[in-house]
Amino acid sequence: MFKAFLEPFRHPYPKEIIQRGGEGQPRGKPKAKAKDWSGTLGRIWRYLARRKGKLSLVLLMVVFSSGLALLGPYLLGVAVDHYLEGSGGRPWIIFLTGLALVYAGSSLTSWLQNIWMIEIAQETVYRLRTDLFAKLHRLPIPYYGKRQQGEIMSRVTNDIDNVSSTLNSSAIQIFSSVLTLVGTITVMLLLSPILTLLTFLVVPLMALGMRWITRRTGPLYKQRQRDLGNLNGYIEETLSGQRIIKAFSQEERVIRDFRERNDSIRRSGFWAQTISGFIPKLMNGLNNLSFALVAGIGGVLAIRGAVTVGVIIVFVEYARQFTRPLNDLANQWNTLLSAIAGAERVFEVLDEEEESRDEGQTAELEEVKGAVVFKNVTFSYEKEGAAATLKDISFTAEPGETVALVGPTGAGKTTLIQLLSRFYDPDSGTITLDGRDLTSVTRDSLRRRMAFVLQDSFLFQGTIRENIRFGRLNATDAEVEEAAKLANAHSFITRLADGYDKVLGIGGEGISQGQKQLLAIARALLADPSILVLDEATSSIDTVTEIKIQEGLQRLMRGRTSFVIAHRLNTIRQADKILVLQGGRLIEQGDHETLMAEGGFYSRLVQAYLEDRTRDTEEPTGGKPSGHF
Ligand SMILES: Nc1ncnc2c1ncn2[C@@H]1O[C@H](COP(=O)(O)OP(=O)(O)OP(=O)(O)O)[C@@H](O)[C@H]1O
Repeated sequence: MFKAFLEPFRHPYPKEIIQRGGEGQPRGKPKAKAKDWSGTLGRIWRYLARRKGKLSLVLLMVVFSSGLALLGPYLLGVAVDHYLEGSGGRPWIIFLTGLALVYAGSSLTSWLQNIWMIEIAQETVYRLRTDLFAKLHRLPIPYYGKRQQGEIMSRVTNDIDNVSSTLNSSAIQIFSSVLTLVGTITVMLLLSPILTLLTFLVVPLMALGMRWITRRTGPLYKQRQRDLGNLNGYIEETLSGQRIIKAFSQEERVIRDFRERNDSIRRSGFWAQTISGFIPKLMNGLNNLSFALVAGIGGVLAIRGAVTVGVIIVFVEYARQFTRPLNDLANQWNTLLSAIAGAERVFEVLDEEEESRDEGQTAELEEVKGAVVFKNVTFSYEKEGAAATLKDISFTAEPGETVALVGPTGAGKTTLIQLLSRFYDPDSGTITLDGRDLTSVTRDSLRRRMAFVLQDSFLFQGTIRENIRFGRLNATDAEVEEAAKLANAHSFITRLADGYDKVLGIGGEGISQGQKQLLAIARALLADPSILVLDEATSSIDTVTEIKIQEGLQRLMRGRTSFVIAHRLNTIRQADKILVLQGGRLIEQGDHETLMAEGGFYSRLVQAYLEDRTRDTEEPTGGKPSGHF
């Protein structure tokens, strides 16, 4: 029994969180700067203030309902005195009707303030969510490299929800509590300063208790939000990497890791809720104390004729009314803390530096021939201390040429493409397109002239037609089908039960890898780009589909400057220019024949590849996957 009682407390009290103020950084590191609460509240206010008119109405209703709540007990006291004195002038029905009207008015005004506030809150959260989503799409690629998607998701969902529920109820309750409190104190002072003083005796105790509690719960709530974000990140990552987890039989380890993270939330949640659970108990206890003081000492004063019985009744009611808003304030305080923590995390994202908005680079790329020139381009991902990822790269690609990028893993092939698409800008050197520096044209117009067919072509949840049309949103159905025909995708699509209207699942679930590639080619054909980026598939696809993909790609590449991260010797051999990268340097460039004749790194790579293939033919199970460079 005793053990069962202690069971919930076996989660150790997270002292370290309280000590470091919930910042979540390891001990020993300097404390992060104090979070700007007033700034955050100010920003929430700026969102709310867009509905100033409605908000004023709400505030008016709050004033009315708080005033009426004050009037009720006062009328009661007047009625008691009136009848005790036996003057009996006015019939009781007048008092009763008056009281009924006051309470009905109080209910009506608080109902109105509620529904209007919900409307304002929902609109505010709608704006906040829209701003956050739009912002997420304006952030540069490196932002996503450093964070888990689930953690970002948590900000759009959990944190915004927190702000939403607080705005819906707590915000107005806090305002109403403050108003009721000020009104009650004023009327109390006017009626009897002595009894007011008695009622006030409990306030310092309340303040001390509240301080003790919120000092502990504030950091815990913050930590909980952060833990929740981490947990969401972990869930997202492990669900999207399910195949790999299963393939490596890592289910148990993943579940164990999850349990640890989940436990951290349980711990902070348990202690935050348990400690804040003391608030109503504390308030109730102190409320009863003040009630007893007013009734006891007030009774003595009434016997001595210092106050009337009516005043004591008013005070007993007011003593309750006076602690109720304090109680509400205390209860709402925790919700408010949690909402501010949520809002801070949302504003953190909104304050992130965006992919620079092409200031002063208003030039739009219109017609593009496709001459690409890299001149002494150097770039590194990590700006401090690390060696450059690309070093002094110079080459020229004429319009319509096919350029194959070749080199060992980590050589910098993908990075070169990232610079060409301006996901990153070079640290030094220049990249020009048709003679114009890429940094002098807008990213949008550049990317509109480019299309990508990647190994793992990303398809959206939606119909096949919508997925192809993503290449050019105003394309007609006929144009979509024409592109599918050119990409060799039409025949497989028409064999599907719903044809072009087949709905694909998340990430294009429902069709094969090869078919996804064909759709990606159709999408790129529809976009009609001047510059094409292909990341050749390394995985083996059946020969028939493979031939179809190659044909589709040939049609797509015709007349466009194409950069191919190539894995097949055939593709490389046909390229107009081969760029051989090693350790971030462009060590050789030229066509296949020239490079073979030079007898350098490339020729050794081809040699090794051919030997590998011969061995593979002799021992079909060993070595590299055949057919790949
Ligand atoms: N976002 C990043 N932040 C920091 N370093 C990165 C990032 N992306 C890549 N790198 C590093 O830059 C180097 C070049 O990577 P890159 O992806 O360009 O190579 P690659 O030639 O395309 O390799 P692979 O053939 O394996 O795709 C590698 O050392 C890699 O670790």
